[in-house]
Amino acid sequence: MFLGPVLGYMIWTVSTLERNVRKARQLNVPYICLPIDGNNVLWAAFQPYIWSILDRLPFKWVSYPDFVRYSRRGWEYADRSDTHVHLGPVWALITPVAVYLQFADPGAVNEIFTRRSDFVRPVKEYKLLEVYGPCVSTAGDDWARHRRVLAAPFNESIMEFVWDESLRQARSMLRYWSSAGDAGIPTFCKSYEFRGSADPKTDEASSYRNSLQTVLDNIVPLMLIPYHFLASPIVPKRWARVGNAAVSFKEHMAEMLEEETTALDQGKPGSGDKGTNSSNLDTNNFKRGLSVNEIFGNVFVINFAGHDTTAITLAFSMLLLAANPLVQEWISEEISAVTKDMPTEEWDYKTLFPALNRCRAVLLETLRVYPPIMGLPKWTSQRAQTITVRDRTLTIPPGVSTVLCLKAIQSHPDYWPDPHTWKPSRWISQATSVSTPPIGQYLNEQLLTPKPNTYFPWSDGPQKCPGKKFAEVEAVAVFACLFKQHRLLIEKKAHESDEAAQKRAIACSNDVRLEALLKMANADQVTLICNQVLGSGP
Ligand code: HEM
Repeated sequence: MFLGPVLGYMIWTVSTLERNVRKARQLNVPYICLPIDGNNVLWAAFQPYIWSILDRLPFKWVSYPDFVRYSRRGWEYADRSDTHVHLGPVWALITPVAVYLQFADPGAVNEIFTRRSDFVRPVKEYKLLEVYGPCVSTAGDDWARHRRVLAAPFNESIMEFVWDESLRQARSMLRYWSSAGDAGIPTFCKSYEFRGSADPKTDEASSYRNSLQTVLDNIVPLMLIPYHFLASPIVPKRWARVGNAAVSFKEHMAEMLEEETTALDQGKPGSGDKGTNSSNLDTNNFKRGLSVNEIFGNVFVINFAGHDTTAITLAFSMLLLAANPLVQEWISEEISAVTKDMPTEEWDYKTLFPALNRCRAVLLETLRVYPPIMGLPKWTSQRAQTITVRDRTLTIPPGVSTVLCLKAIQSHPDYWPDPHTWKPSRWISQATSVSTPPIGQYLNEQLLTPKPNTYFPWSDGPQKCPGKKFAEVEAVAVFACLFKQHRLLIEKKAHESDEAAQKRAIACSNDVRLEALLKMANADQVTLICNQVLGSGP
C-alpha cells in the first residue's frame, strides 16, 4: 500500500534533484546534493532525533558523507568556513526543492545587500513568523511601510532608557546571582522586575515575562500550529500551557496597545517616545500606518527578534568569560578606569557607553563566532540577476536562493586571523591621539572596524537589524555592571582542575543546536558561580 507513494516520492526526488543540478552546472559552480530539503517540515522535526543517535557514535560530523553532513540543521556551525575554503567563495547546496547558492565573498555580499529589489527576502520562508499577524519580516512588497513605523522608536534618544533599564536589571541579576553563593547560579519601554528561574515569584504563568518566555521557548511548535488550537480544551496539558501562554501574551500586547493609543489620544508621548522630542518621531504613524493585527504581528517580531538574540548572546558570553578569567580581568581593568568610584546608579550613558570598548569587544567577538543567525536567505525572484564574484560574473536564473553565509565569512582565514578562537582583544587597537574620545584616554584604545562585508551578525543594507545599537547598549551595561566588582567561576566537579573545568565550559559553548536561532544544546551542564572580588565593595 505504501510502495506507490514511496516510489512516487523517490522518482520526484531524483527528477527534481537532476533538474536543479543542471541549473547549478550552467552556473559553473561547485555543488553538493542533498536528497531532502532543509525546510522540509517533517525532516526538520525528525532530524534532531537522528542526529542525537549519530552524535553518540565515535565519528565526527566531518567524517560523514556530504549528503549526511549537510542534512544536519545548523551544519554551518560545525563547518565554520571549511567548505568555502575548499570550494571557493561561492558554491551550491542542491536539494529537490531549490538551489541554494552559498556566498562568502565580501564583494558579492555587498551587491546582494544593496540590490534589495534584485535579491529579495524569500517571504515564504518567514511566513511562520506570522504567529499573531503580518509583520515586517513577511511583508514582501509592503516591507517599507512596516519598517517605517517599526523602526521609528529605534533612535539614539531611546538608548539612555535602554542603558538605565539594563543597568537596573543587571543590578537585580547580580543580587540574585551573588545570593546563590557557592550553590551556583540556578538556571520595550516597559519595565519588568528581574526574576531568576528559581524565584518563587515567577509562578504566575500569565505574567508578561512568563508568557513571553513560554512563547519563545516553544516558538517552533507555535509557528507550525495555530495557538488558538493549542489553547483549546481538547489538547494535552503540556501543549495547552503553550497555547494559554500565547493567548496571555496577546492580551499583554492588547493592553500595551490600549495604553499607547490612550496616551497618544490625550496628546501624551507614547512609550516609544521616551526621552525623544516630537520632531524626530512621527507618533501618528503608530496609529495611522498599521492595522491592529499588523501591530500585534510586529510587536511579537520585535520581542522574538530582540529578546532571544540578545539573551542567547549574553549566555554564550558569560560562559566564555567564565572559561577565560584573564578576559574578565581585561574588561574589569577598563570598567574601573572608566567608571572610577561612581556607583552604577549614576552611570551616564552618553559618557560611559562610548568608552567601554573592551566590553563591546566581548559582544562583537561572541557574535563573530556564535552568530544567532548564521546565514541570511535572499532570492532572485522574477528575473535573472548578474553578480560579480571576485573575477567572475555569474548570471543567476530567476527563483534561485542566494545565502549570505555570515558564519562562514566571519570565520574565514582570509579575513580573520586565528578565526576559530574566541579572542575579544582582536577588536581593540591603540587609538591615534587625534581620534581618541575624551574618556577613552585612560586606555588610549579604539574598536577595530572590520574589512567591509566581512562581519554582519545584524545583517546589512536596508533590511539590517534596527535593534543593533539597542543590543550593544544592553550588553555593555550588563557586562560593566557585572564585572566591575564580580567574577564568574565555573563550579568544578570532584577532583577537576581549573583548566579541565574551563575546557568543559568551552566544549559546552561549542555543543550547539539550531532551533529558530543558534543556542547551546546543553547549557545546564555547566554551573557558574558569581563571586565578589575581595575588598571591592561594601
Ligand atoms: C545580538 C542581538 C541581535 C542580533 C544578532 C540580531 C540580528 C538580526 C538579523 C541578522 C536580522 C535580519 C534578519 C533577516 O533579514 O532575516 C535582524 C532583523 C531584525 N531585528 Fe535584530 N538582532 C539583534 C537584536 C535585536 C533587538 C534588540 C531588536 C529589537 C529590540 C531587534 C529587532 C529586529 C527586527 C524588528 C528585525 C526585522 C527588520 C526588518 O525586517 O526590516 N533585533 N536582526
